Amino acid sequence: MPTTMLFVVDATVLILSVIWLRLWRRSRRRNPHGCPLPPGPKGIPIIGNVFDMPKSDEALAILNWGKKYGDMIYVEIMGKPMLFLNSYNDAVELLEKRSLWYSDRPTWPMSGELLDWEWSPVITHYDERFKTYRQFMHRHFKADVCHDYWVTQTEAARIFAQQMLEKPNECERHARRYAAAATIMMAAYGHEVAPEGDYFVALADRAVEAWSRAAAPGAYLVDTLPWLKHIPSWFPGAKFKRDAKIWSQYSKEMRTVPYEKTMKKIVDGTAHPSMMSGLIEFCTQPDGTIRDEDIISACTCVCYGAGADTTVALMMSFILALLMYPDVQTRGQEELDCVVGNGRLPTFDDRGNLPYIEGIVKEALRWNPVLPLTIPHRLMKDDFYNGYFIPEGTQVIANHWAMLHDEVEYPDPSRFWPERWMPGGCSENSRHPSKVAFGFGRRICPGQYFATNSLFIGIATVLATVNITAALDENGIPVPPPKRIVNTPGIISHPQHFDISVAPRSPASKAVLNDSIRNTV
Ligand code: HEM
Repeated sequence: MPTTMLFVVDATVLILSVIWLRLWRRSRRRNPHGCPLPPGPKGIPIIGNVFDMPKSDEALAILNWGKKYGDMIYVEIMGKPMLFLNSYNDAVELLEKRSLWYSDRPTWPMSGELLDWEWSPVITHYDERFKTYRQFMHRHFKADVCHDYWVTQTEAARIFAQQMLEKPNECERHARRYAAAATIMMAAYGHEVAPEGDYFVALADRAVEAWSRAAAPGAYLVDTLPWLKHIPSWFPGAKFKRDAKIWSQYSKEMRTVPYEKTMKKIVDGTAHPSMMSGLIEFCTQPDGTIRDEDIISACTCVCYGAGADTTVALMMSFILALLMYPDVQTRGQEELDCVVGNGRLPTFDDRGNLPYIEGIVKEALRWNPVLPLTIPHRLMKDDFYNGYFIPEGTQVIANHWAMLHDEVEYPDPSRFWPERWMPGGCSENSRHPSKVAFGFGRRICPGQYFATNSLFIGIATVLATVNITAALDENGIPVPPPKRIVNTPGIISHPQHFDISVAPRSPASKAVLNDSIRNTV
Protein backbone atom coordinates (compact mmCIF):
# COMPACT_ATOMS: atom_id res chain seq x y z
CA MET A 1 0.00 0.00 0.00
CA PRO A 2 1.42 3.46 -0.87
CA THR A 3 2.60 5.57 2.08
CA THR A 4 -0.07 8.26 1.56
CA MET A 5 -2.77 5.61 1.67
CA LEU A 6 -1.34 4.23 4.89
CA PHE A 7 -1.32 7.73 6.33
CA VAL A 8 -5.00 8.26 5.41
CA VAL A 9 -5.99 4.95 7.01
CA ASP A 10 -4.00 5.73 10.17
CA ALA A 11 -5.49 9.20 10.41
CA THR A 12 -9.03 7.86 9.92
CA VAL A 13 -8.53 5.22 12.60
CA LEU A 14 -7.15 7.84 14.94
CA ILE A 15 -10.04 10.25 14.33
CA LEU A 16 -12.66 7.51 14.73
CA SER A 17 -11.00 6.40 17.98
CA VAL A 18 -11.06 9.92 19.34
CA ILE A 19 -14.73 10.32 18.35
CA TRP A 20 -15.59 7.03 19.97
CA LEU A 21 -13.69 7.95 23.11
CA ARG A 22 -15.43 11.33 23.30
CA LEU A 23 -18.87 9.81 22.76
CA TRP A 24 -18.15 7.13 25.32
CA ARG A 25 -16.97 9.69 27.89
CA ARG A 26 -19.97 11.87 27.14
CA SER A 27 -22.46 9.04 27.56
CA ARG A 28 -20.71 7.99 30.79
CA ARG A 29 -20.93 11.57 32.04
CA ARG A 30 -24.56 11.79 31.08
CA ASN A 31 -25.66 8.84 32.98
CA PRO A 32 -23.73 7.94 36.12
CA HIS A 33 -27.01 7.84 38.07
CA GLY A 34 -29.47 8.21 35.24
CA CYS A 35 -29.22 12.01 35.36
CA PRO A 36 -28.79 13.94 32.11
CA LEU A 37 -26.46 16.88 31.64
CA PRO A 38 -28.20 20.26 31.78
CA PRO A 39 -29.73 21.31 28.46
CA GLY A 40 -27.83 23.29 25.87
CA PRO A 41 -27.11 23.47 22.14
CA LYS A 42 -26.35 20.04 20.73
CA GLY A 43 -22.86 20.60 19.35
CA ILE A 44 -20.89 18.24 17.14
CA PRO A 45 -18.50 15.42 18.02
CA ILE A 46 -15.02 16.30 19.28
CA ILE A 47 -15.24 20.08 18.94
CA GLY A 48 -18.57 20.26 20.78
CA ASN A 49 -20.18 23.71 20.73
CA VAL A 50 -17.29 25.71 19.27
CA PHE A 51 -19.50 26.99 16.41
CA ASP A 52 -22.50 27.66 18.65
CA MET A 53 -20.67 30.13 20.86
CA PRO A 54 -21.68 33.76 20.27
CA LYS A 55 -18.95 36.00 18.84
CA SER A 56 -20.22 39.28 20.32
CA ASP A 57 -22.67 40.43 23.02
CA GLU A 58 -22.06 37.01 24.57
CA ALA A 59 -23.97 37.63 27.79
CA LEU A 60 -27.06 38.79 25.91
CA ALA A 61 -26.87 35.83 23.54
CA ILE A 62 -26.67 33.44 26.49
CA LEU A 63 -29.59 35.21 28.16
CA ASN A 64 -31.55 34.53 24.96
CA TRP A 65 -30.45 30.87 24.92
CA GLY A 66 -32.22 30.70 28.28
CA LYS A 67 -35.59 31.10 26.50
CA LYS A 68 -34.92 27.83 24.69
CA TYR A 69 -32.94 25.80 27.22
CA GLY A 70 -33.87 27.19 30.63
CA ASP A 71 -31.79 29.05 33.22
CA MET A 72 -28.86 26.61 33.16
CA ILE A 73 -27.13 26.08 29.83
CA TYR A 74 -24.46 23.46 29.32
CA VAL A 75 -21.94 23.49 26.49
CA GLU A 76 -18.68 21.70 25.73
CA ILE A 77 -15.78 23.31 23.91
CA MET A 78 -13.29 20.68 22.70
CA GLY A 79 -14.26 18.47 25.61
CA LYS A 80 -14.18 21.33 28.14
CA PRO A 81 -17.52 21.43 29.98
CA MET A 82 -19.05 24.84 30.72
CA LEU A 83 -22.24 25.76 32.53
CA PHE A 84 -23.81 29.19 32.22
CA LEU A 85 -26.14 30.34 34.98
CA ASN A 86 -28.75 32.92 34.02
CA SER A 87 -30.58 32.84 37.34
CA TYR A 88 -29.50 34.38 40.62
CA ASN A 89 -31.08 31.56 42.64
CA ASP A 90 -29.04 28.90 40.83
CA ALA A 91 -25.87 30.94 41.35
CA VAL A 92 -26.58 31.13 45.08
CA GLU A 93 -27.44 27.41 45.29
CA LEU A 94 -24.27 26.32 43.50
CA LEU A 95 -21.60 29.01 43.94
CA GLU A 96 -22.52 30.00 47.49
CA LYS A 97 -24.28 27.14 49.26
CA ARG A 98 -21.96 24.55 47.65
CA SER A 99 -18.94 26.82 47.58
CA LEU A 100 -16.71 24.12 49.06
CA TRP A 101 -16.78 22.48 45.61
CA TYR A 102 -17.39 25.46 43.34
CA SER A 103 -14.50 27.75 44.31
CA ASP A 104 -11.63 26.59 42.16
CA ARG A 105 -10.54 28.39 38.99
CA PRO A 106 -9.71 26.72 35.68
CA THR A 107 -6.16 26.74 34.35
CA TRP A 108 -5.49 29.50 31.81
CA PRO A 109 -2.82 28.28 29.37
CA MET A 110 -2.11 31.63 27.68
CA SER A 111 -3.05 34.37 30.14
CA GLY A 112 -2.10 32.35 33.24
CA GLU A 113 0.73 29.91 32.52
CA LEU A 114 2.54 31.40 29.51
CA LEU A 115 2.17 35.03 30.63
CA ASP A 116 3.27 34.06 34.12
CA TRP A 117 0.19 35.47 35.84
CA GLU A 118 -0.39 32.39 37.93
CA TRP A 119 0.68 34.36 41.00
CA SER A 120 -2.55 36.37 40.61
CA PRO A 121 -5.12 35.73 43.33
CA VAL A 122 -7.85 36.18 40.70
CA ILE A 123 -6.88 32.93 38.96
CA THR A 124 -5.19 31.05 41.76
CA HIS A 125 -6.52 27.57 42.50
CA TYR A 126 -8.61 26.89 45.57
CA ASP A 127 -5.85 25.76 47.92
CA GLU A 128 -3.95 26.84 51.05
CA ARG A 129 -2.40 29.78 49.21
CA PHE A 130 -5.91 30.95 48.30
CA LYS A 131 -6.96 30.95 51.94
CA THR A 132 -3.95 33.02 53.02
CA TYR A 133 -4.48 35.54 50.25
CA ARG A 134 -8.18 35.96 51.11
CA GLN A 135 -7.25 36.49 54.75
CA PHE A 136 -4.75 39.21 53.77
CA MET A 137 -7.23 40.97 51.45
CA HIS A 138 -9.94 40.79 54.10
CA ARG A 139 -7.66 42.40 56.71
CA HIS A 140 -7.22 45.45 54.50
CA PHE A 141 -10.45 45.71 52.50
CA LYS A 142 -13.24 44.54 54.81
CA ALA A 143 -16.13 46.98 55.19
CA ASP A 144 -15.08 48.72 58.41
CA VAL A 145 -11.38 49.04 57.43
CA CYS A 146 -12.41 50.79 54.21
CA HIS A 147 -13.19 53.92 56.28
CA ASP A 148 -9.42 54.41 56.41
CA TYR A 149 -9.40 55.17 52.67
CA TRP A 150 -12.17 57.77 52.74
CA VAL A 151 -9.85 60.79 52.85
CA THR A 152 -7.73 59.60 49.91
CA GLN A 153 -10.83 58.71 47.90
CA THR A 154 -12.49 62.05 48.60
CA GLU A 155 -9.41 64.05 47.60
CA ALA A 156 -8.92 62.00 44.46
CA ALA A 157 -12.59 62.48 43.46
CA ARG A 158 -12.17 66.26 43.68
CA ILE A 159 -9.07 66.21 41.51
CA PHE A 160 -11.03 64.05 39.05
CA ALA A 161 -13.77 66.70 38.79
CA GLN A 162 -11.18 69.42 38.30
CA GLN A 163 -9.40 67.46 35.58
CA MET A 164 -12.71 66.84 33.80
CA LEU A 165 -13.23 70.59 33.67
CA GLU A 166 -9.76 71.15 32.28
CA LYS A 167 -9.72 68.38 29.66
CA PRO A 168 -13.20 66.89 29.18
CA ASN A 169 -12.15 64.74 26.25
CA GLU A 170 -9.65 62.85 28.35
CA CYS A 171 -12.29 61.84 30.81
CA GLU A 172 -11.36 58.16 30.75
CA ARG A 173 -7.74 58.95 31.51
CA HIS A 174 -8.79 61.10 34.47
CA ALA A 175 -11.12 58.35 35.67
CA ARG A 176 -8.19 55.93 35.58
CA ARG A 177 -6.04 58.27 37.61
CA TYR A 178 -8.86 58.79 40.08
CA ALA A 179 -10.44 55.43 40.48
CA ALA A 180 -7.37 53.38 40.11
CA ALA A 181 -4.06 55.04 40.42
CA ALA A 182 -4.57 57.66 43.08
CA THR A 183 -6.68 55.57 45.40
CA ILE A 184 -5.58 51.99 44.80
CA MET A 185 -1.84 52.66 44.61
CA MET A 186 -2.09 54.63 47.83
CA ALA A 187 -4.06 51.86 49.55
CA ALA A 188 -1.80 49.07 48.30
CA TYR A 189 1.69 50.62 48.49
CA GLY A 190 1.23 54.05 50.12
CA HIS A 191 2.38 55.37 46.76
CA GLU A 192 1.38 58.88 45.69
CA VAL A 193 1.01 58.76 41.92
CA ALA A 194 2.59 61.47 39.80
CA PRO A 195 0.07 63.62 37.87
CA GLU A 196 1.51 62.36 34.57
CA GLY A 197 3.55 59.32 33.57
CA ASP A 198 3.74 57.58 36.95
CA TYR A 199 6.25 54.72 36.85
CA PHE A 200 4.28 52.19 38.93
CA VAL A 201 1.10 52.90 36.98
CA ALA A 202 2.91 52.62 33.65
CA LEU A 203 4.32 49.21 34.60
CA ALA A 204 0.93 47.99 35.74
CA ASP A 205 -0.97 49.36 32.73
CA ARG A 206 1.46 47.71 30.32
CA ALA A 207 1.13 44.34 32.03
CA VAL A 208 -2.66 44.53 32.41
CA GLU A 209 -3.10 45.54 28.79
CA ALA A 210 -1.06 42.56 27.62
CA TRP A 211 -3.01 40.28 29.92
CA SER A 212 -6.37 41.57 28.65
CA ARG A 213 -5.30 40.87 25.08
CA ALA A 214 -4.19 37.39 26.01
CA ALA A 215 -7.30 36.63 28.05
CA ALA A 216 -9.87 37.81 25.48
CA PRO A 217 -12.14 34.83 24.78
CA GLY A 218 -11.06 32.96 21.66
CA ALA A 219 -7.96 35.11 21.17
CA TYR A 220 -5.50 32.20 21.42
CA LEU A 221 -5.87 28.66 20.18
CA VAL A 222 -3.63 27.41 22.98
CA ASP A 223 -6.50 28.06 25.43
CA THR A 224 -8.56 25.50 23.53
CA LEU A 225 -5.68 23.12 22.76
CA PRO A 226 -3.42 23.45 25.83
CA TRP A 227 -0.83 21.00 24.45
CA LEU A 228 0.20 23.75 22.00
CA LYS A 229 2.02 25.43 24.88
CA HIS A 230 4.75 22.77 24.54
CA ILE A 231 5.71 23.67 20.97
CA PRO A 232 9.01 25.57 20.76
CA SER A 233 8.85 29.33 20.20
CA TRP A 234 10.81 29.14 16.91
CA PHE A 235 8.16 26.82 15.44
CA PRO A 236 6.11 28.32 12.56
CA GLY A 237 2.85 29.70 13.95
CA ALA A 238 4.24 29.94 17.50
CA LYS A 239 4.17 33.73 17.65
CA PHE A 240 1.97 33.42 20.71
CA LYS A 241 4.94 31.92 22.55
CA ARG A 242 7.22 34.76 21.54
CA ASP A 243 4.58 37.33 22.59
CA ALA A 244 4.07 35.50 25.86
CA LYS A 245 7.78 35.63 26.63
CA ILE A 246 7.82 39.44 26.37
CA TRP A 247 4.52 39.85 28.20
CA SER A 248 5.55 37.56 31.03
CA GLN A 249 8.40 39.99 31.72
CA TYR A 250 5.79 42.77 32.11
CA SER A 251 3.95 40.63 34.64
CA LYS A 252 7.15 40.06 36.60
CA GLU A 253 8.07 43.76 36.66
CA MET A 254 4.56 44.84 37.65
CA ARG A 255 4.78 42.56 40.62
CA THR A 256 8.36 43.02 41.74
CA VAL A 257 9.33 46.65 41.03
CA PRO A 258 6.71 48.45 43.19
CA TYR A 259 7.15 45.81 45.87
CA GLU A 260 10.92 46.21 46.09
CA LYS A 261 10.81 50.01 46.01
CA THR A 262 8.17 50.09 48.73
CA MET A 263 10.10 47.57 50.81
CA LYS A 264 13.10 49.86 50.69
CA LYS A 265 10.96 52.70 52.04
CA ILE A 266 9.53 50.47 54.76
CA VAL A 267 13.05 49.56 55.83
CA ASP A 268 14.12 53.25 55.71
CA GLY A 269 11.06 54.23 57.74
CA THR A 270 9.85 56.62 55.00
CA ALA A 271 6.85 54.58 53.74
CA HIS A 272 3.24 55.80 54.04
CA PRO A 273 1.01 53.31 55.89
CA SER A 274 -0.51 50.90 53.38
CA MET A 275 -1.69 47.37 52.86
CA MET A 276 1.89 46.35 52.14
CA SER A 277 3.39 47.94 55.25
CA GLY A 278 0.55 46.45 57.33
CA LEU A 279 1.10 42.96 55.95
CA ILE A 280 4.86 43.13 56.33
CA GLU A 281 4.38 44.03 59.99
CA PHE A 282 1.76 41.27 60.41
CA CYS A 283 3.99 38.60 58.82
CA THR A 284 7.33 39.49 60.37
CA GLN A 285 8.43 36.64 62.63
CA PRO A 286 10.31 37.00 65.92
CA ASP A 287 13.55 36.09 64.10
CA GLY A 288 13.02 38.93 61.59
CA THR A 289 12.04 36.75 58.62
CA ILE A 290 8.84 37.53 56.73
CA ARG A 291 6.43 34.69 56.07
CA ASP A 292 4.33 34.44 52.88
CA GLU A 293 6.21 37.24 51.13
CA ASP A 294 5.16 35.99 47.70
CA ILE A 295 1.51 36.17 48.75
CA ILE A 296 1.98 39.69 50.13
CA SER A 297 3.45 40.86 46.83
CA ALA A 298 0.64 39.10 44.93
CA CYS A 299 -2.03 40.79 47.08
CA THR A 300 -0.62 44.29 46.74
CA CYS A 301 -0.15 43.84 43.02
CA VAL A 302 -3.59 42.41 42.34
CA CYS A 303 -5.32 45.49 43.75
CA TYR A 304 -4.41 47.52 40.69
CA GLY A 305 -4.79 44.59 38.30
CA ALA A 306 -8.29 43.72 39.49
CA GLY A 307 -9.52 47.07 40.76
CA ALA A 308 -8.40 49.61 38.16
CA ASP A 309 -10.15 48.74 34.93
CA THR A 310 -13.30 47.61 36.71
CA THR A 311 -13.77 50.89 38.58
CA VAL A 312 -12.89 53.00 35.52
CA ALA A 313 -15.45 51.09 33.45
CA LEU A 314 -18.17 51.78 36.02
CA MET A 315 -17.35 55.49 36.27
CA MET A 316 -17.48 55.77 32.47
CA SER A 317 -20.84 53.97 32.37
CA PHE A 318 -22.16 56.45 34.95
CA ILE A 319 -21.00 59.40 32.81
CA LEU A 320 -22.55 57.83 29.72
CA ALA A 321 -25.80 57.45 31.67
CA LEU A 322 -25.77 61.19 32.51
CA LEU A 323 -25.57 61.93 28.79
CA MET A 324 -28.34 59.53 27.88
CA TYR A 325 -30.59 60.43 30.84
CA PRO A 326 -30.06 64.14 31.60
CA ASP A 327 -32.86 64.14 34.20
CA VAL A 328 -30.70 61.93 36.41
CA GLN A 329 -28.09 64.67 36.60
CA THR A 330 -30.70 67.32 37.44
CA ARG A 331 -32.35 65.25 40.13
CA GLY A 332 -29.04 64.18 41.67
CA GLN A 333 -27.91 67.80 41.84
CA GLU A 334 -31.18 68.87 43.44
CA GLU A 335 -30.73 66.29 46.18
CA LEU A 336 -27.12 67.36 46.78
CA ASP A 337 -28.09 71.05 46.93
CA CYS A 338 -30.80 70.26 49.41
CA VAL A 339 -28.70 68.02 51.70
CA VAL A 340 -25.14 69.33 51.33
CA GLY A 341 -25.79 72.93 50.22
CA ASN A 342 -23.54 75.05 48.03
CA GLY A 343 -20.84 75.99 50.51
CA ARG A 344 -19.02 72.66 50.68
CA LEU A 345 -18.60 69.38 48.81
CA PRO A 346 -20.18 66.04 49.69
CA THR A 347 -18.35 63.64 51.99
CA PHE A 348 -18.93 60.08 53.15
CA ASP A 349 -20.76 61.43 56.21
CA ASP A 350 -23.56 62.63 53.89
CA ARG A 351 -24.11 59.21 52.36
CA GLY A 352 -27.03 58.12 54.56
CA ASN A 353 -28.95 61.28 53.64
CA LEU A 354 -28.57 60.90 49.87
CA PRO A 355 -31.01 58.19 48.77
CA TYR A 356 -31.14 59.37 45.16
CA ILE A 357 -27.33 59.35 44.85
CA GLU A 358 -27.41 55.88 46.39
CA GLY A 359 -29.94 54.94 43.68
CA ILE A 360 -27.44 56.15 41.06
CA VAL A 361 -24.70 53.99 42.64
CA LYS A 362 -27.01 50.95 42.45
CA GLU A 363 -27.91 51.69 38.84
CA ALA A 364 -24.21 52.15 37.97
CA LEU A 365 -23.54 48.66 39.29
CA ARG A 366 -26.56 47.19 37.51
CA TRP A 367 -27.06 48.93 34.19
CA ASN A 368 -23.86 48.03 32.33
CA PRO A 369 -22.27 45.21 34.38
CA VAL A 370 -18.49 45.40 34.38
CA LEU A 371 -18.02 41.64 34.06
CA PRO A 372 -21.17 40.56 32.19
CA LEU A 373 -19.99 36.95 32.06
CA THR A 374 -17.91 36.72 35.13
CA ILE A 375 -14.71 34.82 35.84
CA PRO A 376 -15.42 31.05 35.77
CA HIS A 377 -15.55 29.00 38.96
CA ARG A 378 -14.30 25.42 38.46
CA LEU A 379 -16.28 22.54 39.96
CA MET A 380 -14.01 20.22 41.93
CA LYS A 381 -16.16 17.07 42.03
CA ASP A 382 -19.15 15.59 40.19
CA ASP A 383 -22.38 17.18 41.36
CA PHE A 384 -26.13 16.76 40.91
CA TYR A 385 -28.52 19.65 40.88
CA ASN A 386 -32.21 19.95 39.97
CA GLY A 387 -32.13 16.51 38.36
CA TYR A 388 -29.05 17.24 36.27
CA PHE A 389 -25.53 15.91 36.41
CA ILE A 390 -22.70 18.46 36.44
CA PRO A 391 -19.31 16.82 35.80
CA GLU A 392 -16.16 17.59 37.77
CA GLY A 393 -14.06 20.22 36.00
CA THR A 394 -17.06 22.13 34.66
CA GLN A 395 -16.42 25.86 34.39
CA VAL A 396 -19.42 27.53 35.96
CA ILE A 397 -20.05 31.04 34.70
CA ALA A 398 -22.60 33.38 36.25
CA ASN A 399 -24.28 35.56 33.64
CA HIS A 400 -24.28 38.86 35.55
CA TRP A 401 -25.91 40.64 32.65
CA ALA A 402 -28.91 38.28 32.76
CA MET A 403 -29.24 38.57 36.55
CA LEU A 404 -28.92 42.37 36.62
CA HIS A 405 -31.34 42.77 33.72
CA ASP A 406 -33.96 40.46 35.21
CA GLU A 407 -37.25 42.11 34.29
CA VAL A 408 -39.02 40.89 37.41
CA GLU A 409 -36.47 42.39 39.82
CA TYR A 410 -35.74 45.46 37.71
CA PRO A 411 -38.65 46.37 35.41
CA ASP A 412 -37.55 48.15 32.22
CA PRO A 413 -34.00 46.92 32.90
CA SER A 414 -32.22 48.71 30.09
CA ARG A 415 -33.26 52.10 31.49
CA PHE A 416 -30.85 53.86 33.88
CA TRP A 417 -33.49 54.78 36.39
CA PRO A 418 -32.41 55.60 39.97
CA GLU A 419 -36.06 56.36 40.84
CA ARG A 420 -36.72 52.61 40.80
CA TRP A 421 -34.87 52.40 44.15
CA MET A 422 -36.68 55.28 45.84
CA PRO A 423 -39.55 54.70 48.31
CA GLY A 424 -42.50 53.50 46.26
CA GLY A 425 -40.24 52.80 43.24
CA CYS A 426 -40.63 49.56 41.30
CA SER A 427 -37.39 48.07 42.66
CA GLU A 428 -37.53 49.55 46.16
CA ASN A 429 -37.29 46.09 47.73
CA SER A 430 -35.38 44.38 44.96
CA ARG A 431 -32.03 42.69 45.34
CA HIS A 432 -29.12 45.12 45.73
CA PRO A 433 -27.07 44.88 42.49
CA SER A 434 -23.87 44.43 44.52
CA LYS A 435 -25.15 40.95 45.43
CA VAL A 436 -24.49 40.02 41.81
CA ALA A 437 -21.97 42.54 40.46
CA PHE A 438 -19.19 41.42 42.81
CA GLY A 439 -19.64 37.70 42.25
CA PHE A 440 -20.49 34.78 44.49
CA GLY A 441 -19.33 32.53 47.29
CA ARG A 442 -15.73 32.20 48.35
CA ARG A 443 -14.47 33.98 45.22
CA ILE A 444 -16.56 37.10 45.81
CA CYS A 445 -14.67 40.30 45.04
CA PRO A 446 -12.60 41.25 48.11
CA GLY A 447 -12.43 44.88 46.90
CA GLN A 448 -16.21 45.40 46.81
CA TYR A 449 -16.49 47.89 49.71
CA PHE A 450 -13.52 49.91 48.50
CA ALA A 451 -14.97 49.93 44.97
CA THR A 452 -18.46 50.96 46.06
CA ASN A 453 -17.00 53.77 48.17
CA SER A 454 -15.01 55.00 45.15
CA LEU A 455 -18.18 54.96 43.11
CA PHE A 456 -20.24 56.83 45.70
CA ILE A 457 -17.78 59.66 46.32
CA GLY A 458 -16.88 59.93 42.62
CA ILE A 459 -20.55 60.21 41.60
CA ALA A 460 -21.49 62.65 44.38
CA THR A 461 -18.47 64.91 43.72
CA VAL A 462 -18.97 65.03 39.95
CA LEU A 463 -22.65 65.87 40.32
CA ALA A 464 -21.97 68.51 42.95
CA THR A 465 -19.37 70.35 40.89
CA VAL A 466 -19.89 70.01 37.14
CA ASN A 467 -22.54 69.81 34.43
CA ILE A 468 -22.02 67.15 31.81
CA THR A 469 -23.67 67.64 28.45
CA ALA A 470 -23.29 66.45 24.90
CA ALA A 471 -20.10 67.46 23.10
CA LEU A 472 -20.45 70.02 20.31
CA ASP A 473 -19.41 69.18 16.76
CA GLU A 474 -17.28 71.50 14.62
CA ASN A 475 -20.40 73.55 13.82
CA GLY A 476 -21.26 74.00 17.46
CA ILE A 477 -24.19 71.56 17.24
CA PRO A 478 -24.60 69.05 20.12
CA VAL A 479 -23.63 65.51 19.12
CA PRO A 480 -26.62 63.27 19.98
CA PRO A 481 -25.74 60.82 22.78
CA PRO A 482 -25.68 57.10 21.96
CA LYS A 483 -29.14 55.49 22.05
CA ARG A 484 -27.90 52.33 23.68
CA ILE A 485 -24.79 51.07 25.40
CA VAL A 486 -22.06 49.88 23.04
CA ASN A 487 -19.07 48.35 24.81
CA THR A 488 -15.56 47.65 23.60
CA PRO A 489 -14.81 43.93 23.19
CA GLY A 490 -13.02 42.12 26.02
CA ILE A 491 -13.65 40.61 29.42
CA ILE A 492 -14.40 43.98 31.05
CA SER A 493 -17.22 46.07 29.59
CA HIS A 494 -16.01 49.58 28.86
CA PRO A 495 -18.44 51.83 27.01
CA GLN A 496 -17.00 52.79 23.64
CA HIS A 497 -15.41 56.25 23.58
CA PHE A 498 -17.87 59.14 23.59
CA ASP A 499 -17.19 62.87 23.77
CA ILE A 500 -18.70 65.18 26.36
CA SER A 501 -18.78 68.84 27.31
CA VAL A 502 -18.04 69.67 30.93
CA ALA A 503 -18.75 73.02 32.58
CA PRO A 504 -18.67 74.15 36.20
CA ARG A 505 -22.15 74.17 37.73
CA SER A 506 -21.59 77.77 38.80
CA PRO A 507 -18.69 80.13 39.60
CA ALA A 508 -19.37 79.38 43.26
CA SER A 509 -19.14 75.59 42.80
CA LYS A 510 -15.86 76.03 40.91
CA ALA A 511 -14.44 78.13 43.74
CA VAL A 512 -15.51 75.55 46.35
CA LEU A 513 -13.88 72.80 44.29
CA ASN A 514 -10.62 74.71 43.86
CA ASP A 515 -10.51 75.65 47.57
CA SER A 516 -11.15 72.07 48.64
CA ILE A 517 -8.22 70.89 46.53
CA ARG A 518 -5.92 73.70 47.65
CA ASN A 519 -6.67 72.91 51.27
CA THR A 520 -5.77 69.26 50.94
CA VAL A 521 -2.80 69.29 48.57
C1 HEM B 1 -16.52 48.34 40.73
C2 HEM B 1 -15.41 47.70 40.73
C3 HEM B 1 -15.29 46.20 40.82
C4 HEM B 1 -16.14 45.22 40.34
C5 HEM B 1 -17.47 45.39 39.64
C6 HEM B 1 -15.53 43.95 40.67
C7 HEM B 1 -16.09 42.73 40.37
C8 HEM B 1 -15.46 41.50 40.61
C9 HEM B 1 -16.00 40.23 40.22
C10 HEM B 1 -17.34 39.99 39.52
C11 HEM B 1 -15.11 39.28 40.58
C12 HEM B 1 -15.23 37.76 40.35
C13 HEM B 1 -16.00 37.14 41.51
C14 HEM B 1 -16.31 35.68 41.30
O1 HEM B 1 -15.47 34.94 40.79
O2 HEM B 1 -17.44 35.23 41.64
C15 HEM B 1 -14.00 39.97 41.20
C16 HEM B 1 -12.88 39.33 41.71
C17 HEM B 1 -11.86 40.00 42.32
N1 HEM B 1 -11.76 41.36 42.58
FE1 HEM B 1 -13.09 42.76 42.07
N2 HEM B 1 -14.35 44.18 41.33
C18 HEM B 1 -14.17 45.54 41.46
C19 HEM B 1 -13.14 46.19 42.08
C20 HEM B 1 -12.12 45.57 42.77
C21 HEM B 1 -11.12 46.25 43.56
C22 HEM B 1 -11.08 47.76 43.83
C23 HEM B 1 -10.26 45.28 44.03
C24 HEM B 1 -9.06 45.41 44.93
C25 HEM B 1 -8.83 46.37 45.76
C26 HEM B 1 -10.72 44.01 43.51
C27 HEM B 1 -10.11 42.80 43.73
C28 HEM B 1 -10.58 41.58 43.25
C29 HEM B 1 -9.88 40.32 43.42
C30 HEM B 1 -8.53 40.12 44.11
C31 HEM B 1 -10.68 39.34 42.85
C32 HEM B 1 -10.40 37.83 42.75
C33 HEM B 1 -11.20 37.11 43.82
C34 HEM B 1 -10.90 35.62 43.86
O3 HEM B 1 -10.82 34.99 42.82
O4 HEM B 1 -10.69 35.10 44.98
N3 HEM B 1 -11.86 44.22 42.77
N4 HEM B 1 -14.25 41.32 41.21
